Amino acid sequence: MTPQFETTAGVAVPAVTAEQMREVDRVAVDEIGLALLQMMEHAGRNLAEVAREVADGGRIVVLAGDGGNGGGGICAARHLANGGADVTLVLDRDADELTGAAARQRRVLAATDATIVSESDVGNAGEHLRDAAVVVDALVGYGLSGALRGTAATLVEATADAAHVVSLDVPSGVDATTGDAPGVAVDPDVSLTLALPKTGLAEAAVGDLLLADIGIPRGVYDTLGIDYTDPFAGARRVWLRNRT
Ligand SMILES: NC(=O)C1=CN([C@@H]2O[C@H](COP(=O)(O)OP(=O)(O)OC[C@H]3O[C@@H](n4cnc5c(N)ncnc54)[C@H](O)[C@@H]3O)[C@@H](O)[C@H]2O)[C@H](O)CC1
Ligand SMILES: [K+]
Repeated sequence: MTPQFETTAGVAVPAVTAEQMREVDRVAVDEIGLALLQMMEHAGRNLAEVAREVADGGRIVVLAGDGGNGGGGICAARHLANGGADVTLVLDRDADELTGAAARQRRVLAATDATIVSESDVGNAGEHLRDAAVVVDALVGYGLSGALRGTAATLVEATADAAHVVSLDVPSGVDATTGDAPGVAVDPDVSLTLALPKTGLAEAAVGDLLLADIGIPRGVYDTLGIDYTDPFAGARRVWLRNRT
């Protein structure tokens, strides 16, 4: 049976597989006209607010990859820097290798005071994370393919010693659909998942689970036959718990 979550107010929230979530994104963009950057801005803003609360004035390190997950993390770094936080972005590749929305977010971030560390300057990953009050994990989301490799894997290993970790959408290294980790994976204090919880979040170690509103209108869910009741009631994010 498909796992279900519920909000603390008792509103049922269906979980979706990575494939279903990709369809939600596709319908939102191709059929409804919502831009990826619009959704990402809400993801990044929500993530920045959560990181800021957890960091309580301390240093924040954002780990980011090249996909939609990384783009949300880089966007969060901008909101954090705009708000005066001491924030360092650590990329799992060189900045000039970023593409699409992640590259765009990185370009905008360059206009803030945030420190940006590229893959070739990472060196000892643990050094960057050592004094962090919170590490934001935005390396890989539902786009995980096989066991984590390369610098992403090294950075994930370094999060084991972090004071607090907040994961965006899905802990990096965890399969969003099954909850299995084929290799190393982040073990976060909090996971902030986007729009709808992913089925794997009911199985994996995800910490406390938050659901963020990224502005998807219900017509997208209706188009796909997803039984959806608005869980937010005007809030930007809500806590979820397992229902089944
Ligand atoms: N409606 C929504 O939920 C929205 C979600 N967003 C975020 O976008 C990601 C999904 O984005 P996508 O680009 O499809 O994939 P990812 O970013 O998760 O991953 C691609 C990224 O990861 C690297 N990678 C994949 N597997 C591995 C591996 N085994 N080892 C190392 N690296 C790996 C790959 O190279 C790419 O760089 C979703 O989770 C949300 O966070 C949107 O931002 C808004 C709408
Ligand atoms: K992640």
